[in-house]
Amino acid sequence: MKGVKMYEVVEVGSDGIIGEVTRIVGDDAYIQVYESTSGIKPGDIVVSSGSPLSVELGPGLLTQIYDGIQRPLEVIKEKSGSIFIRRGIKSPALPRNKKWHFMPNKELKTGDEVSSGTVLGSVKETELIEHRILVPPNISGKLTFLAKEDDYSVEDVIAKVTKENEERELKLYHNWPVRIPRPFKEKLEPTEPLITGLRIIDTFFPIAKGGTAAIPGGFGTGKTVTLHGIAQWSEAKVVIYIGCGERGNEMTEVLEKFPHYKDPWTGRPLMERTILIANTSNMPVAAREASIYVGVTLAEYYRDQGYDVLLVADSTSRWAEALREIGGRLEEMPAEEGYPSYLASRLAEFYERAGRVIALGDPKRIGSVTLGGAVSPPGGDFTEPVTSHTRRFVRVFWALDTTLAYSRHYPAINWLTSYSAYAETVAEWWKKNVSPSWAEDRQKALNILYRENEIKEIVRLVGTEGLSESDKLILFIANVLKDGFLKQNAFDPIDAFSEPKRQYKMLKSILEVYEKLNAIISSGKANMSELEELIKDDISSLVRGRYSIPHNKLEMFDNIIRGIFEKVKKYENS
Ligand SMILES: Nc1ncnc2c1ncn2[C@@H]1O[C@H](COP(=O)(O)OP(=O)(O)OP(=O)(O)O)[C@@H](O)[C@H]1O
Repeated sequence: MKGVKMYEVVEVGSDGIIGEVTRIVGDDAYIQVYESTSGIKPGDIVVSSGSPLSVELGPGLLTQIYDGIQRPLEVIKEKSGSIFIRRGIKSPALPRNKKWHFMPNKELKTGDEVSSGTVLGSVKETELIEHRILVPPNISGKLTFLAKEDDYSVEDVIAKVTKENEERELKLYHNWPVRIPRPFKEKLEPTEPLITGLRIIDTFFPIAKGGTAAIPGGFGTGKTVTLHGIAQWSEAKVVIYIGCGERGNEMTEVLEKFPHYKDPWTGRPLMERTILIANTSNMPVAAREASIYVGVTLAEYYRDQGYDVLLVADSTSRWAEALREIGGRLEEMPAEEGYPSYLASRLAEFYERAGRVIALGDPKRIGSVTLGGAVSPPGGDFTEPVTSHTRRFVRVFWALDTTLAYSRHYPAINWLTSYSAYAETVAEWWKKNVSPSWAEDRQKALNILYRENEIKEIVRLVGTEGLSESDKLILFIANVLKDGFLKQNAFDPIDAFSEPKRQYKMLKSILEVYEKLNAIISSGKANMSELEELIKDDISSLVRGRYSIPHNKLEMFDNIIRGIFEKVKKYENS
C-alpha cells in the first residue's frame, strides 16, 4: 500500500470492514480491523480513507451510547435489524436529521478576526448542557459569515472564515483524530476538588478537577459500584463512562441503569450529561484499544467548551490486554507478562490527557478533564505490570482491599495503602468553603486510623493485656470512624452521597467525642469500659447517622454530641 500512513483508517473487502494501519514495512501495511476478520481473503480490495481514526465533535454526543469507534449503538441496532452488529456497518456518530437551535455569539460580527476556540455561538444540547460551538483547532482568520439565530442540522454551514484568500466553511461539528490531544492555552494547577460524595474519597483521598486516579482491586471488590457512584454523584458537568472489555452482562447493567439515574444536582435524567462507550469483552479488541482514545477526545472537547468533565474507564486492564493481543498479532517482542514494551508509555499518554486548562479562544473558559480508571489485577496482586505502571502516572490511588470487601466494609478502599497527592492542593478550597480546620481534622482522623493499625499489630503479638486506656480509646474511635464515616452504602438513598458540609460535620462530631473522652481518661477519672457502657446508645446513633440523619438535618449530629457530653460531664466535674 504505497503512500499509506500509520494509524490511517482503511476499509477492507466487499463489506468495507473498518480497520487501522498499525505497522508499515516497505510497501506492506499491517491492518488491524475493528471487526471480525472472517471472510476476508487474499485479493480483497483495501481502500484508504486518507485520515487517522477520528471522532465527530458537535451537538448530539450527550445521551448517546457508542461502541469503541463512535458508532451509535441504537442506530446500528436498527440498521442491523437484530441484536447482532452486522460487519462493515456504518453510521455517522451525530444525528444528521436533527435540527439544533443555534444562537450566534452576540459579541461577534463579520470582519472580526477569529481563531481556534473562539465561541461562534451555542445550542442547547440538553436541558443540562449549553453546547458551545467553537472555531476548531488550527483554524483562524477573518469571519466572513455567521449564521443568524435559527434551527440548523450539524451539516449546515454556520460560519465562514477566510485566511489568505482561502475560505473555510464551519459547521456545528468537526472531526478530530483521537490519538492527538486537543490543544489548549495553558495548564492550571488542579486546586479544586471534584466532589464525588464518597466520604473516604473527598475527605481522605480527594481527587482534584483535572486530576488522575486509579482504582485497583481484585475480583468483586467494588470497582464497578464505586465508579458508578462517582459517575452518578460527582459534580462534573459532563461524564463519559467507558465500559472497556467488561463482561457483556456487566455492560448491560450499565446500559440499563444509567438511563434511570437522576442527576443529583438538578433532578434531570443523568444521561443528559453523560456519554456511554460500550466495548464488551466479546467485541473486537482493536475497537477496545481505540475506545479509550475516543472517550478522552470527547472529554477534551467538552473541556474546551469550559466544562468540568469526568471520564471513567472500567477497566484499563482489559484495555491493556487489548494492547497485548494486538502486539502479539504483530509479532512484537513481548515484555513483562506478555504486555508490549510500550505499555507504560501508552498508559502515560492516556493519563497525561487529564488536566485543568484555560481553553483556546475568547471568551475565556476554564475546563477540566479528570480521569479515573479501574484496574483489575489478576488475583488482586498490585505488583503486576498494569497496576504498577498505572501507579507511576496517577496522583490518586484508591486501593480496594479484598479483606475489607469480604467483611462487607464498602467502599472497600484501604485507608492504609491508598493515597492522594491532591490532599494539600485542595485544602485551601475546603478551608474557604467548609472549615478553616479541615486539613488539621483530616490529619487527626487519619492519625487515629494509622495508630489503630499499630496497636492492632501489638495486640496480635502480645494480646490485649498491656493496652493503655488511651490505646483502647484509639481502637474505640477508629471503629466509630470506620462504621460511622468510612463505610458508605451505595444503595442507601441517604448514605449514597454526602455533600462536603455533611462529611465535615460527621468527621468533626467523631473527633469531638474523641477529644472529650481523651481528656477524661488522661485525667484518670474514668476508664474506657465505664465510658463505653455509658455512651453506647449515643455512639450507635452517631454511627447510624450516616443513613438515618437526613441531609437537611445536620444539627441532629450536634444533638447526639451534646447528649454524650451531658452524660460524661460528671467525670469532668468530680
Ligand atoms: N459501596 C458499596 N455499597 C454497597 N455494596 C457494595 C459497594 N461496593 C461494592 N458493593 C458490593 O460488592 C459487589 C461487587 O462489586 P463490583 O461489581 O463493583 O465489583 P468489581 O470489583 O467491579 O468486580 P469485577 O472484578 O467482577 O469487575 C456488588 O454487587 C455489591 O453487592
